Amino acid sequence: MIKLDVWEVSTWPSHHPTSAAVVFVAATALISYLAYSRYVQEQTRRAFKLQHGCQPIAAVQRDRGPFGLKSLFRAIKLKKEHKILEFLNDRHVELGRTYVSKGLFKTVYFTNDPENIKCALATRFEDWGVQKIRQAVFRDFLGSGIFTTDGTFWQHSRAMLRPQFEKSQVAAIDHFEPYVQKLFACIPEDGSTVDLQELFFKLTMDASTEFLLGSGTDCLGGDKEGQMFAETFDKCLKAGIWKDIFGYLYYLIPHRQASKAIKYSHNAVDTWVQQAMQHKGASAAKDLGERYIFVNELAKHAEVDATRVRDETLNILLAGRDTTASLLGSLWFNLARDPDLYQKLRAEVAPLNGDPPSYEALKDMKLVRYTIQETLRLHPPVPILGKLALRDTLLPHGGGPTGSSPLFIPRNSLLSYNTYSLMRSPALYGRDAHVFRPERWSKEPALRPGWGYLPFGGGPRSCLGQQYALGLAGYVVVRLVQRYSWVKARGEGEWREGLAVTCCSGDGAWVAVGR
Ligand code: HEM
Repeated sequence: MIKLDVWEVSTWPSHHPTSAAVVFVAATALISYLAYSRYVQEQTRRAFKLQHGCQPIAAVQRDRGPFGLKSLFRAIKLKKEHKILEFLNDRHVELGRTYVSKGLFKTVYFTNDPENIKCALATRFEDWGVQKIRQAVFRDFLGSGIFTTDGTFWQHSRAMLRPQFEKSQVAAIDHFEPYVQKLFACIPEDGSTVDLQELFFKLTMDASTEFLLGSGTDCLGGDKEGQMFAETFDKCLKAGIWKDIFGYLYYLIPHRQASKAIKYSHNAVDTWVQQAMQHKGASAAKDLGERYIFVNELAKHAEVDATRVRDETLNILLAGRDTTASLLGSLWFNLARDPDLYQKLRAEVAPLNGDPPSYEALKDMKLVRYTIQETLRLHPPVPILGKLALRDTLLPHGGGPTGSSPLFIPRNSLLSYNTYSLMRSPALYGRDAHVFRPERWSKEPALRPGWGYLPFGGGPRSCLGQQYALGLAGYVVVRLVQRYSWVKARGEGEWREGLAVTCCSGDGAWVAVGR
């Protein structure tokens, strides 16, 4: 009688000759499957390249050295010297508008070509995402919100947040007057030196938290809790930058301070969010004739929970606070070095007789507009952004010996588009592209750079807060120019970058003013 050894069959020990055969067959099947998939992928890619006339990229920049460490050390050195943007711009001059850098772990395509940027931001928008890149850096702090997601989640955020930026909200620029009054109180009028940029960062924190949460911080008034919130917010962003630089190595270095900062920021915002959640299901503020508060309006959406309200609020705070302060800081850095421009601006605001401008009056002030436009061109607060190819795709330029043929981009490649370099292009702005000259916007025929001017991005993901930011910046400029009859730069040297999540003047905006 055959005796079946149940134990032996069910556990199937590895020395059993049949198991080796099974492993062999499985491995062969897997390898064949992978080889076949690879073959199919290659054939599909070849057909795609042929169909679109893609050519190989001419300049291939390889990152030599183990594990990309050379790049890491170079980035740290350039950061210390405030020269990352200059370095990247020089590399475009040397290697062309689009080049590729192949590291051990990632392939990055760098571009400052307007057509390529337009393709990634608009024409082939669906082929590119940001979620994987931004969540790798900011997930702990920002969670899932408009800035850190793609696809349907992002579409929902965008649809939900868009009404918060409609004209009726952004045209109410008289809301900015109390901040300007506090700003005046912080600026010495006896000719002593002050860093206006530092004050702008306080002002935008106060204005943003008021807009988002209803009761804002009072950093300009010296409120300790508000300042603590602002400092902690900066720490959370810095942690993100270290994560970006070090990648997975970040988790090997102690980061307890960063975790504490994130917890503190979350708790602080949650206090407002809990109050806001009581508004769930209520009608919009404008229908109720109530004062508009961002966090309350968000909480009214039935499908949104407290974490989502907090995440979206922090996403907007990140997008809106530093960017506008950086614009103002760089603007006053340049303005303090151009007394002629300052007097022309004084002449433009003179008809207001010292009164605050209305939204319409602000729109008509051409030189104020050109000065802001020129600052955003030369010193964009968001100078570089990254996108990830979600599928095999192409860029219209970058292939072939002259870089004018289409370029195939494999799935999972990174694209780093550099608007700092784009907006300094002599081909678009002339030989003095590197010079701060607001008048360039007034010449006839008018300068129309299209996709060559992108301080607020472009396509479906362009800046939601553009009109709010321009209103606030314009208002602050007009009020300061009205008040002070002169401004003088304090400190030597050219503008240098202060590059973090956004880019401000690395040396602040040290000035003296008088009435
Ligand atoms: C001078 C000031 C500002 C500049 C230069 C600026 C620039 C930008 C840029 C370049 C983007 C596009 C990012 C991308 O392509 O993914 C962006 C997105 C965004 N900005 Fe701004 N921004 C400014 C102010 C503001 C303000 C004040 C707010 C809100 C209060 C704001 C809210 C947003 C939001 C929500 C997004 C994300 C849009 C999306 O992903 O759909 N921004 N901003």
